[in-house]
Amino acid sequence: MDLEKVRTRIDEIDREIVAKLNERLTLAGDVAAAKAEAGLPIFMPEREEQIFMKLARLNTGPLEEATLRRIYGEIISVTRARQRKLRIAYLGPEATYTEQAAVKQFGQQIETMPQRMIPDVFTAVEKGEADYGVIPIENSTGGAVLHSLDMLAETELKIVSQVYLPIEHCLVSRWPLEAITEVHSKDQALIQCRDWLARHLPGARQVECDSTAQAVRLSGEHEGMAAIAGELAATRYGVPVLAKGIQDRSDNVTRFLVIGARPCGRTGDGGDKTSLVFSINDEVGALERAVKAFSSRGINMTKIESRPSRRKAWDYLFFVDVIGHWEDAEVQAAVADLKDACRLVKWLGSYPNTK
Ligand SMILES: O=C(O)C(=O)C[C@]1(C(=O)O)C=C[C@@H](O)C=C1
Repeated sequence: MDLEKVRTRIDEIDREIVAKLNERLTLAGDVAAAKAEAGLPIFMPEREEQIFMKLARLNTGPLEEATLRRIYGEIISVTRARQRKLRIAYLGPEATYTEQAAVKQFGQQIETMPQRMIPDVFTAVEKGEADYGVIPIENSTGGAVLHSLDMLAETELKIVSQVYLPIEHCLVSRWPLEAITEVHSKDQALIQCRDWLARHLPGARQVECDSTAQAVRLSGEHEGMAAIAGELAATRYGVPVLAKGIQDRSDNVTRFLVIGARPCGRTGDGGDKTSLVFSINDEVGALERAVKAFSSRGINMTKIESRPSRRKAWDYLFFVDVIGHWEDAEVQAAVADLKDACRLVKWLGSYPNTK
């Protein structure tokens, strides 16, 4: 094979790609003007998911779909930023998994705004200081992030997107493993490493804090402190990694939600998910009727989670995810039935059912 001949062909293709990327980016100006006239937001997750679905259909390989999605994620990030750089609040400080989820969703071309606690993320968006917020909502090993659920029940913001991130935890410390007396981290991270901690640090005190990166930042405060966090946080704050992959399950994944002031439109093609919360009347069969409102129409309920309402003792809220968009006729019909069995029904958002 003549190497120079192949490289000449690659150079031709690169010229075409660069020309097309600039042509695509130039259109961002027109899109921005058209959307401003129509009162539409810069970030439209439903349109982005439609693009990714089209690309997947066009893609005949060898490029893998996940790789194509990552490449186009950055192309779209630049296009959005050409309209205006979005301000993204997230559970900080820098180098948390939530920051990594924000970059996975929005690409690099964003203004990141680390917040100390989950409620601060909601507040930053509610006050208009941030365009969107990113929060952890559940983990495949540890279950729901309860603070996020409670905030979703209270806020007027809507869920507009979801992001899944594989989570690999590390034990980080300035002291050797045998000197560790305290392990600090977010409650969820401690739960996800419960068996490892029981085996390797059975005598160490476990201390919950606001985030994994915060735990790393504090881990030098006194002798014997360690933190559980991602390797990125250890690097960012210059703390040595003592052990990697300490999460109890290798398939450990956290789901994050993007919240914003404006609901997301339909992706279509069955590509939407809807989250809602309801409280049931105190009568026999109320919960069964609530679930049947969906199952009787063949609507797939992918999650149900009960949580104290924090309004009255032993009064529960039920958080539900279903496949479909809130504006779908079938979902609307199910919600109408739901309202017969429930005192409260609140739409939390509809968004692309990305994997
Ligand atoms: O089509 C739009 O609404 C655009 O702003 C363009 C674009 C893109 O790069 O394709 C960018 C941001 C949106 O979230 C959706 C798509």
